[in-house]
Amino acid sequence: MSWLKSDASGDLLKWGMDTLTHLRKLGLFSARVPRYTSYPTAPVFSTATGASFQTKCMERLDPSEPVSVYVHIPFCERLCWFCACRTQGTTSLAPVERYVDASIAELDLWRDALPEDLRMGRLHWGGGTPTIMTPAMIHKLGAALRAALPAAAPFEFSVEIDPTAVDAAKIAALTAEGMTRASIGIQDFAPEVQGAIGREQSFEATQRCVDMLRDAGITSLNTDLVYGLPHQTEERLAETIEQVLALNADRIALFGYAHVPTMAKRQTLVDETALPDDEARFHLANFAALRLRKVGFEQIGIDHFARPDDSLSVAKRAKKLKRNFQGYTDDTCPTLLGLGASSISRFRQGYVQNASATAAYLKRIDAGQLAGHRGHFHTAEDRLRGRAIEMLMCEFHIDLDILEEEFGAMVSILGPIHDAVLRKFPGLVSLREPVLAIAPQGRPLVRMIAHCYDAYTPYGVNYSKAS
Ligand SMILES: C=Cc1c2[nH]c(c1C)Cc1[nH]c(c(CCC(=O)O)c1C)Cc1[nH]c(c(C)c1CCC(=O)O)Cc1[nH]c(c(C)c1C=C)C2
Ligand SMILES: C[C@H]1O[C@@H](n2cnc3c(N)ncnc32)[C@H](O)[C@@H]1O
Ligand code: MET
Ligand code: SF4
Repeated sequence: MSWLKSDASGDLLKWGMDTLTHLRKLGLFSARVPRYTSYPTAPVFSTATGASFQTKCMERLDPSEPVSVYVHIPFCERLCWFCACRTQGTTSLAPVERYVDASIAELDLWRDALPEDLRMGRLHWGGGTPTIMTPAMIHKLGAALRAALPAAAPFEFSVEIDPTAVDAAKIAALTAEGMTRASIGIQDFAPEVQGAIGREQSFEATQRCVDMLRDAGITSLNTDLVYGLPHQTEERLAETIEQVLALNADRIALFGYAHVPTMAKRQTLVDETALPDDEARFHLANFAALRLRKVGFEQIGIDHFARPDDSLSVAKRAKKLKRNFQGYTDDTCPTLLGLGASSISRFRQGYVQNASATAAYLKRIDAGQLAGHRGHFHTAEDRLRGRAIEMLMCEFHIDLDILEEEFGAMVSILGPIHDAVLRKFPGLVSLREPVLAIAPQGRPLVRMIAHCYDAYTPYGVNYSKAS
């Protein structure tokens, strides 16, 4: 297997065709497996674990440990065809106003269950498009959050921003509410690609948005890009990357396009014949990674890049990188409270997801009930498997010593899985006690390898392709 030695640094661009052939044989281009933003993944959640479990978990929180809060705003002014996020288009602000009021009512329901004096260490507003809110709505929601959960020190507040749906007044409102980090959607700047995903966005408008955010004192700025979009070519992605570099972001997320039209109906608008094929997609990802590393970004996990001084890189070097529903994070807080439709809360005891459809969510809140609708109670084995999967997704290895410190003798139940993984991916995974490691050439397989540790998820059409 000479190709294994072809490039120990993991510069995939230099890989030979035999490597690709090998990865293909192992199933890289056919497997459909989760992206493991949680374990178990949301499709496994059950309605047997809902609001009463949520109440118990909330009541048992330790008030001396600050929590993280995620607020979901499921509205957009435009609906991009490629998007798999839970959101709906609206031309009127009335449903947004109604939703913000419901979220504030949900906070009141939280207060009945949460211990007094609980503080918030992190706040993230995502969506959808949080910047669809007017400054008045931003202040109303911000004030309600602060009243329910005063900010701890340190406090980070990040917001997902659509550069075409924001203005100076909205940024000023967010800054006044304490925003410290921002993430802006770009995806691709090429007009051909933008046309094919129903998302028009000029470089100039994006630059203006970045300038406003920097002027407002934002020091941690993320941009989202996607590879594998229709009509995307290496030349077009190269141009997009140079434009993104000119924006001087601290982080760049480069997600693989997840084409799941059976789940995300709006993706039926995407012309499948224009999608890059498996190999083209693979090369797009590797080409982009190579360029970003060359200009000094550190590669974080499967789809993030960060400047070496950014907190995500710092967390990676300190082996404190974590994975949550937004992707990679430096947030080490064990508790995440999810506010709004479809939001997921993570407790030590397990996960709870709020009612997904906005109408169902509003109905629950109007009836004065917590919105928890489905979830999963964590067994000790779930926690162990989840930690192993998180280590793989964050570090491309499993440190068995660390697992043993946390879980004791139970770690031995993973033994047969390690053996199976070593057999299934020969030469690409090694076990030198105490570390099971994926070789640089095997990294594209990480979701498939993680799947071996997953006791719940069958291969299925509802997941995106492993590559
Ligand atoms: C901002 C939009 C969101 C993205 N992900 C989520 C939101 C709110 C949250 C989310 N994504 C998935 C789940 C299920 C649980 C899990 O798999 O861990 C949740 C709660 C999974 C998922 N995400 C995408 C797809 C196609 C799926 C289904 C299963 C899978 O393929 O793993 C697409 C997708 N959504 C987002 C990204 C970045 C992305 C693809 C890269 C954003
Ligand atoms: C929140 C971020 O999620 C990414 N995103 C949204 N939908 C998809 C998808 N189907 N595939 C990959 N990434 C996606 C976009 O980059 C967006 O900005
Ligand atoms: N909705 C925003 C945008 O597309 C934020 C990223 S997608 C949730 O720009
Ligand atoms: S990419 Fe952002 S703006 Fe576009 S539909 Fe998705 S959430 Fe809305």
